[in-house]
This record gives sequence, C-alpha cells and structure tokens, in this order.
Amino acid sequence: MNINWLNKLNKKITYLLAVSGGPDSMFLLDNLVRNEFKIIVCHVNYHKRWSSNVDEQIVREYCTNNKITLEVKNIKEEEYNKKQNFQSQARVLRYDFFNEIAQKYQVYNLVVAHHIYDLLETYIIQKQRKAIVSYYGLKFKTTYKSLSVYRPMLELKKEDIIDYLTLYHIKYGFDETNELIIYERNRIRQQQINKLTDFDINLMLSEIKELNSEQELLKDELEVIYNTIINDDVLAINEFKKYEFKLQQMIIYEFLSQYDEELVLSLKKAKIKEIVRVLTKSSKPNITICISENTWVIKEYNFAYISEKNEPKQFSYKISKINNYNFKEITISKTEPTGGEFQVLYINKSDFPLTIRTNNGEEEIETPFGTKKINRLFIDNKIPYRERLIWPVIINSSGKVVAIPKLSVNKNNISEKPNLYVLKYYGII
Ligand SMILES: Nc1ncnc2c1ncn2[C@@H]1O[C@H](COP(=O)(O)OP(=O)(O)OP(=O)(O)O)[C@@H](O)[C@H]1O
Repeated sequence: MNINWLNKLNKKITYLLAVSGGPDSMFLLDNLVRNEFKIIVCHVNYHKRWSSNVDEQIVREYCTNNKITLEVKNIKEEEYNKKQNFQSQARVLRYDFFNEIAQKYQVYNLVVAHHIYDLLETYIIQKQRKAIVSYYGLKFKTTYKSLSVYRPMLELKKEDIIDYLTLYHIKYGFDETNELIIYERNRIRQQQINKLTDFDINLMLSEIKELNSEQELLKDELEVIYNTIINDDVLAINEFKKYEFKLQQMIIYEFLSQYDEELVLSLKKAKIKEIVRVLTKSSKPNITICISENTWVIKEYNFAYISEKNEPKQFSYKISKINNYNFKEITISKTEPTGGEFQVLYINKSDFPLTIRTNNGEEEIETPFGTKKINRLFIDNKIPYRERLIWPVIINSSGKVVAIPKLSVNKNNISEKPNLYVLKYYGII
C-alpha cells in the first residue's frame, strides 16, 4: 500500500477529522493516531439506520481509548426536509457542523476519508449527468465556507483499507444502506467500479488527469481574456467569437457563475453549448434563451446579458388637454420610468385625451414610409430588448399610436433619453 499519503498532511497543525465510524474514516483515524497527528474528531449521528448508534459507539470507544477529543452532532427527525434528497441534506448538515466545530476550536482544516473509488464514482457520475464541471473527479483540497477540506487518501483502494483494518483489528461500522441500489452512487459502485481492473483504473485516471490539465489551461487563458469580453455584465459577441468552442463554453460558464453560482451548477452542458451556438451562429438580432424558470440570457445584436424574467413595470398616464396645442411643438414632461421627456409634434385637438403608456409590442404606427409595426422600428433602430419592454408610446383618443420617443442607442448600447422622435401623422408635414 502507498504509505506516502500521510505526507500530504502536516504534523505541526491540528486537523478536524470527519469520522463516520465506517471503514474508510476509521482507517484515516487510526493512521493519524498511530503517527501522532494532532486531531479533533467530529462525528454526525443521523439516526437514520438501525446501525447509527453502533457507529457512534465505535467512534466513541476509539476516541476514549486513545484520549482524543470527540464532538458529536445528533440530527433530529424534524431537521430533515422529507421532500428533499436525504444524501445532499446530510452533506450540508454534516459540513455545517464541521464548520461550527472549526469556529469553536479555531481549527479550520478538515480531513475526510475519500479514496480512489470515491474519485472514480464521482467522475462516472459527472460523465453520466453531462453536468458542467470545473474539476473532474475529486480534488485533494477544496473549501467549504471557512473550512479547508483535505482528501489525502485519494490514491488508496478499498481493499488496502480493509486489509489494514483487519491486520490491526480495528473495529468499524457497516452501513447497510450502501447495499441499496436505489442510490446512484451505490449502483455505480456495484455495477461499474467493482468490476474495474487495474488497467481500467489507470486508464480512467489518465483520462481524468488529461481533462483536468486541459481545464487548467483553459482557466489560465480565461483569466487573461475575460475582461476584454465581459464588461459591466455585458458580453461583447464580436470579441467572444474570436475564441475556440471550448474556451467559449468556459466563458459562458464563468459569465453565468458570476450571476448565480447555484444556478450554473444545476445546468446541463448542453445548455452552455446552446448559448454558445446562439451567440456565435445565429444571425437573428434579438434572441432570448431560457436558462431557468426566472432567468434569461438575452442576445441583442452584438452583445448579450443575463436578465430576470420579471414582467417589466407597466405604466399609463392620461393627458386630457395641453394648453397650447396650436404650437407646432408641445412638450410633455414626464419622469418615469425612462426619465426622459417627449416632444410631441403635430398632435391635433381631436387626438385628446392622449395616453402615454408602455408599448405592447404589437402596435403599429404610420410613418412617412407607410405603416410600420413598432416592434420592427425597435429592431431597425437596435433598441435593446430590456429597453423595449418599457419604451413608451403616445396613443390618441381613438387608440392609435401617434408618437413614440426617439429611437436611438449610444455607442455603449444604452438607449439615449427618449427625446424628440416624431413620426409623421395626419400628413401635416
Ligand atoms: N456521519 C458522518 N460523520 C462524520 N463524518 C462523516 C460522516 N459521513 C461521512 N463522513 C465523512 O465524509 C467522508 C465521505 O463520506 P461519503 O462518501 O459518505 O460522503 P460524500 O457525500 O460522498 O462525501 P462528501 O460529503 O465529503 O462530499 C467520509 O469518509 C467521512 O470522512
């Protein structure tokens, strides 16, 4: 067995040890004790299996015999949400407890007992789920809130662990639920991992290594270019198009993560690919891509951004008369919601009362070049989608759109104040 794994830890510092009482963590515990590491043991009793108390007893006995500090957390029935997956809840409860203990002792390094089969299982699951991953397999060091989490046993095989426990007569618990194939991990363990030969394992490990180093290179590259592509939460498509597909996927992954890290973890790779394809291939000027119940990626001409699907704020003002409508130019001041000011020309007396309200996208207006859909005018004038949703129109007494504010955007694709935009009406001009 590879005994160098212990060199990955430092004898000078104190570690919290996550010990379930199962073979892997009892192996970890015994090795650290024998080699005189400074440790504090943490155990969580989920009270979910008939053997839960037996496991706790095994950990207690070991710690008492070896004079090791032990912290135990008992999880009560009401702390579980029945509707959610038990294993992921158990994980959060466990890590939050470790985090509490870290604060109590001011010891922020935690060691867990994952071994090589855990790493391979994780990799197989990542492939099967077609999930987006920033690292394949398991990492030696990760963080959780204020904790640094170490996995020194990632090169060890289960058989070696069991041989050791047998040799030294170390008691360990048996998790009967490991035999249940209702859990994805157990199924993979039984149907795939247990059948792997050394050759298969090595092959898989080099595959993982290769994927991770590829990923690292991309990450380095990404760091350099990210700010040239994404500025103020807006992605510049022309810049984005310059890079190869894999890097584009990482850019999108990062772009979405900056917006909502949890959201991005729930996405499938196919979604990221779809976003890249739409941004680089589609010639349509405006497209929305749904990424969750409430979130969109919106492509507008040469830029893209992420937006909540919230309904835009609707508004409507009635103007029953304007004193001096004989003027060729009438100013209607308004402050909401775009903060602009209309200057409406050539509105007849009979047009009153006027209504200023948000457009519904379907309306038409008469222009010197014939009747046009307002949506078409927006598109022709490159008005960003998020602006369009609140762009006002002026409606006359018979429900016709008689004016819309100026349609133009500045070089940063921000719409200018909706000032003076007049469309010919009634043929007065
Ligand atoms: N009840 C527990 N009490 C203390 N530590 C535990 C407990 N269950 C698991 N651990 C720790 O977590 C390690 C991994 O356990 P397991 O494979 O069941 O969890 P996982 O959810 O796959 O991993 P992780 O929680 O680290 O992502 C164990 O080897 C042990 O170090």
